[in-house]
Amino acid sequence: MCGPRRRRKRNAAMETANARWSRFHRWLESQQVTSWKKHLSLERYENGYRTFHAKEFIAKGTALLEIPGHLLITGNKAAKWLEKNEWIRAEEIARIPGIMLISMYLFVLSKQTDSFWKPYLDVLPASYDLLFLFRDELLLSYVTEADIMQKVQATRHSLRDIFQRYLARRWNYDSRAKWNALFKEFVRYYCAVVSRICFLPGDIAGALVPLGDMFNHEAVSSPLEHRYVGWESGKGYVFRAHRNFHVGAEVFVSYGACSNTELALWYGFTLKENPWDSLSFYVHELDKDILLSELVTLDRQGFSLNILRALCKDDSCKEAQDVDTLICATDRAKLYEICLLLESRENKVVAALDNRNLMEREPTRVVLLQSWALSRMQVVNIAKHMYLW
Ligand SMILES: C[S@@+](CC[C@H](N)C(=O)[O-])C[C@H]1O[C@@H](n2cnc3c(N)ncnc32)[C@H](O)[C@@H]1O
Repeated sequence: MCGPRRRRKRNAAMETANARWSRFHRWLESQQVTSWKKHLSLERYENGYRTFHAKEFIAKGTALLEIPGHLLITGNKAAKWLEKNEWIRAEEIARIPGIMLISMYLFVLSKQTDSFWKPYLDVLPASYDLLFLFRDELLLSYVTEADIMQKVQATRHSLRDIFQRYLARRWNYDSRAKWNALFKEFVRYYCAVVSRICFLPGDIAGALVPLGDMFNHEAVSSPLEHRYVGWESGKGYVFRAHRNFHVGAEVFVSYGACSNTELALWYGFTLKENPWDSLSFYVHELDKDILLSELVTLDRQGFSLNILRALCKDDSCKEAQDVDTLICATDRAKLYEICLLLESRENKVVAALDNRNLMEREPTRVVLLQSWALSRMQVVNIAKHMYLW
C-alpha cells in the first residue's frame, strides 16, 4: 500500500479507537465509576497498550478503584446466561472450564449491538502474544521449557472443540474463510479472558473487571501479606495499592507469584527480573548418563529434590526430606555441570533469535522469547554459584 493510503487507513483506525475509548469513559461515568480519577490517570499508547499512572503520591493500602458488582462479568453470570439462552445445557456446564464459558459469553455478546457491556468489549485489545497463538515453527523450536507444547496443543484443541460444538452451529458460515474469521474472534475473546480474569471467591471462573483490568503486573519478591485486590462487601471489586507509588510513576498491581513460563502462557509477556521465575527440563535430554525420567525444576532456591536424590553419593541419604542434608550428600560438581549445559542451551536460543528475518516477521514474539531465555539464564546463573564449591 502506498504511503498516503496507509496513513489514511491508520488515521481512520485511530479515530475509531479514540471514539471507542471515549464511549468506554462515558459508560464508566454513567455507572458512577469516577473516584479513581483522583489518584490515577489512564494512558493509552498507539500500539493499544494501556497503563495507569499516579497523579499524586499514593500510599500503600489506598483504594485506587472500586467497581460495582453489576459491572463484573463473572463465570457464574456467563454460565447462567448461556444456559437460559440455550447455548449450553445445564448438565454440560460442569464439563466446560469457566474461562471458556466467559469466552463464549463475550463472543455471543459481541454480536449484539445493544449489549450493556459493548463499550467495554470494544476497548479489549485487538491482538495478543500468548504462547498458544505462536504458529511460526522456527520460533516455537526455541521454546525450551519442558512439557509446555503439550499445554499449548491442549489449549488449541479445546478452543476448536468448544467453538465447533457450541458456537459454530448457530452461525451461518458459508465458507471455510468465514468459519476461520469467526473462530479467530472467539480465540480473541478467550485471550482477553485468560489475560484479564480476576480472582472472585465462589465463582466458577472469576471475574472480568472493566477498568480494573487495565492495571499491569509487577512481581513482588515476597508474597503479599494482605489481599490488595478483591471483592469487599459493601464496596464492590476493590483495587488497593500494595506499596507506595510516587507522582508520575506507573501504578501496578501484582497478578501473583507467576514464573515467566506462566506469564508467557497466559499473559504474553515475561519479566526481566522475576523472583518467581523457574524452569523445567528433562535431565536425560542434557546428560544421557543421568538416569532420571522425571521432570526437574530449577528456581532461585535451586534444583528440585528429585535430582538431588538421583545424584546422591550416599544411598542412605536418598530418602532424606531435608534439602540441606540432600545437598551435602549430592554430587555438586554434577549439578554445576547441568547448570553449564542449561546455560549453553539458552545461549544458543538467544543467539538463534538474533535473526533479522525472524525479527522482521515476528518482532514482538522474538523479543518475548529473547527475554524469556535471558531470564532463564539468570536463574541458571544463580544456581551455578550455589553449586560452585
Ligand atoms: C490485565 S491486562 C493489563 C492492561 C493491558 N496493558 C491493556 O492495555 O489492556 C494484562 C495484559 O497487559 C500486559 N501486561 C501486563 N503487565 C505487563 C508488564 N509488566 N509488562 C508487559 N506487559 C504487561 C500484557 O499484555 C497482559 O496480557
